[in-house]
Amino acid sequence: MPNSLELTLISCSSTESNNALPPHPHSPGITNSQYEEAQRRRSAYAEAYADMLQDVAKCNLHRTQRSMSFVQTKLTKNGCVSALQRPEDGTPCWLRKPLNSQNNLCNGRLNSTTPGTLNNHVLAPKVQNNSSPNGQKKGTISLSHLPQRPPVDIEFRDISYSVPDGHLRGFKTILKSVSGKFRNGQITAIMGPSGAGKSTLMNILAGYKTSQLSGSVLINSKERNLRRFRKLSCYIMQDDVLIANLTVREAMMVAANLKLGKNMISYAKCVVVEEILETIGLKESVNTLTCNLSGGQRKRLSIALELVNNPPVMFFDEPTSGLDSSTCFQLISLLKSLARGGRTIVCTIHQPSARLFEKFDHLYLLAQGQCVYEGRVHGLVPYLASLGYECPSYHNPADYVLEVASGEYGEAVPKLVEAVKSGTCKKYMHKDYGVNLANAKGIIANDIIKGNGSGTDNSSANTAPSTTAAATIKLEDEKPPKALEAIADDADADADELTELKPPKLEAQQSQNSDCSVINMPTTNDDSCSFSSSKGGQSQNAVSGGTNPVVGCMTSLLDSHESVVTLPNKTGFPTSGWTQFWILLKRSFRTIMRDKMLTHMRLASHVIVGAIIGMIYYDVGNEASKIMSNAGCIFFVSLFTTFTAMMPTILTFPTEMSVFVREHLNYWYSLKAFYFAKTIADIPFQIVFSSVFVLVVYYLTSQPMELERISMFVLICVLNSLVAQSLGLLIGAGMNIETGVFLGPVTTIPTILFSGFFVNFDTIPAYLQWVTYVSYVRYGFEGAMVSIYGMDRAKLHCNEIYCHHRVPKKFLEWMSMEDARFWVDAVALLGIFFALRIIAYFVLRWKLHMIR
Ligand SMILES: Nc1ncnc2c1ncn2[C@@H]1O[C@H](COP(=O)(O)OP(=O)(O)OP(=O)(O)O)[C@@H](O)[C@H]1O
Repeated sequence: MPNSLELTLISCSSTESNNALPPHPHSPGITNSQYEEAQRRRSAYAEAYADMLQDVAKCNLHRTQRSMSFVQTKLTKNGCVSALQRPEDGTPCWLRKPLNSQNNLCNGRLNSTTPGTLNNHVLAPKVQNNSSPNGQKKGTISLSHLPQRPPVDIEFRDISYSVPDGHLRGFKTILKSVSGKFRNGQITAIMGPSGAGKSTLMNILAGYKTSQLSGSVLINSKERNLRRFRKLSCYIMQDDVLIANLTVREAMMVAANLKLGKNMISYAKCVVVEEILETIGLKESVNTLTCNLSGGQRKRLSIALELVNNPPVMFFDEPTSGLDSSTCFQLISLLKSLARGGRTIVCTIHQPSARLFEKFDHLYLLAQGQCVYEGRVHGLVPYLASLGYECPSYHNPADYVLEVASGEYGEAVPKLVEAVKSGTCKKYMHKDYGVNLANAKGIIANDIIKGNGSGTDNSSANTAPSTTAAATIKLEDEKPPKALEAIADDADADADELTELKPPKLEAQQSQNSDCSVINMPTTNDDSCSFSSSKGGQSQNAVSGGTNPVVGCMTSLLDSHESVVTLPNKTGFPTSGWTQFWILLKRSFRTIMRDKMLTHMRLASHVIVGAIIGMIYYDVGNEASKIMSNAGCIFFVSLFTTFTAMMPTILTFPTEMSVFVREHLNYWYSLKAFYFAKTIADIPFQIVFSSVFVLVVYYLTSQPMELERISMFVLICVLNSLVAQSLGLLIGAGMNIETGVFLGPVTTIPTILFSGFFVNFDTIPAYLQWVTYVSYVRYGFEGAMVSIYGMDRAKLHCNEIYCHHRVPKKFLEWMSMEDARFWVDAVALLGIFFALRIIAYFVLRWKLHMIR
């Protein structure tokens, strides 16, 4: 145990939120019951503290963290929370020890630590409530271990976007001076007919499109700094490609390791991951490979991966596409819960059902690149009615408005655009604007809206923005699979509840006398975290009979010290380049090892094809009468290593690219780290496969059993395969699979033709001979021939009456390879290898640039 640990007991009280010690039993004015209570607390405190110290000694705290000083410890009924201070710079780190050891998370280890800081992110403790009013066990799960991030409002003004219009040499304007505001705590739908510009607008707001753009985007009323903003936001694309051969937990841990940085100990990351998976309903699938997840689960995992660093802004492109209605509803309910946590959730959505539609708080409607409505979802029908477009009863307003915007009821767009410009829809933007009000005035003609608890949304939607309060996600019997159903079922109730809630004032307070960031723990019934989440304003403490004072500390996105405008401006990925490289390398190794198609089948095919070639050319290696067959065998070896290295890369890299683009644009890691990891992870496998193949052939065909020749032959074939793999990488980086599959063989065939096997170098016309110098197959084949027949090899055995090519040197002359030098061929292949890898890197960079 480190000697440097000092403990300052600042607070042990579970009933006081200040930092006082519990009353001493012999203090004047202390009653017996107070005395007993104090004793109880003291022993609980001592126990918790002893356990915690053990944790420090035992658990996987890093060396630096072991040498930190305890500066503050607080005992709550949830557990003991201690602030540690790094000796070097005094920055804070939290350690949490729950009193309740049932709180086992992460492979059965005690949830004993709470992470430290990440860019001043402080993790709030997780709090749970296990009882419901009727005494049923009901878990309350909130995303409270996530790093704190600041809430963000996005405002855009006069955004216009044009693209070059194909061959017409003109420009096509996709967005025409659109303005709007998406607030934190709300879930916003961007809707409109196909081609209206929804994805374009979202790409611009997410910072994915930055060129040919005019207008401004403001973040919390300040001009957007794109780099800072990208660190605060994530974009979850429609076709979310996940790495196939990782389990859900592994994928999450990679995300946590990359996004939470080294300031957080691995155990704390584990806690964060477990909490998110539990909350998002993937707890039962933690060990499932991502390729085996259902569509809805994949979507949830995509969200979970991005939630790890708690981005205050989340963009979703068509999150419901490809999902059944029930899963859509659960998903949107989940997004709504996330919005209630203070996040700004923006989704493009095509044609939601009425039930789904009314889950959104805010609607931004586009048609022909112009805004035709912005305001509350419940304001849409009265807004349309006020312009003479009465939504028929029993008609889905979402369908109706798309019909209107598509011109099915006449030329409506100019009228709607005019109405927006003249401020007609401003009144529907007001947070208090809702269907109850509208119904009362008899404005809404739509029965779907009237019927279904629509007043709830009205109320809830803007509770969060001001408070950054999160709707607690309730899980019946704490069964994760029920999570989303519970969310869905509770969503309306939550909304109701939130109307009656006083905003919790959860503040991350800066301790005045230390650098430790301290969160006001929910230690008492009247603590700021302990607010009602039940109907009628009853506190959960009250309804649970006071036995469990812990209430869902519902905020998952707290005001943090991190300011949107003061975030560091440097490229600043959460982890260093080396860490990124290392994590990605391990991930690549793991996925390659598990890939049945890429690894197992490839290895098997190398062995089997090697054996077949060995059988066909059996024992020809030292036979002069079969010297041409042997040359054919050597040529085929070069060819096989070329194609088996190139084609799998062409086929798989575009998929990896999709994952890379998503993760890179969401600020997980740099292109360099990805590219180096990818390059290095592939090489050992390629070397092993090619070597196995070559050795099998070499042995069966009775090539000279000299170590030098064997090594040279294997080396040149391996280099040849690495070059082919690099070419595959280049093609895969630049093209889609279809084009790559065509282009790969097409670019290789000329190099085969100029390899010197089919046409002697001397026979090739002078003006084409230069091509042989860029033919990597030539270097591979020539080097292999030299390693077999060069270096003054002795005469070959001849089984026939006459063998024309008994002298290997003469044979090389006959093949126009008399001047060939093995090391020249090897160095040439190495040079081409590096050149192709460098070019592929720049192609990737260019592709990334083009995406924006
Ligand atoms: N790079 C481009 N070059 C030419 N036209 C483009 C380009 N990008 C987008 N467009 C055009 O801009 C319009 C809006 O595209 P966008 O993808 O934003 O529409 P959308 O509303 O998301 O459509 P959908 O709902 O069908 O996905 C479309 O007509 C599209 O063809």
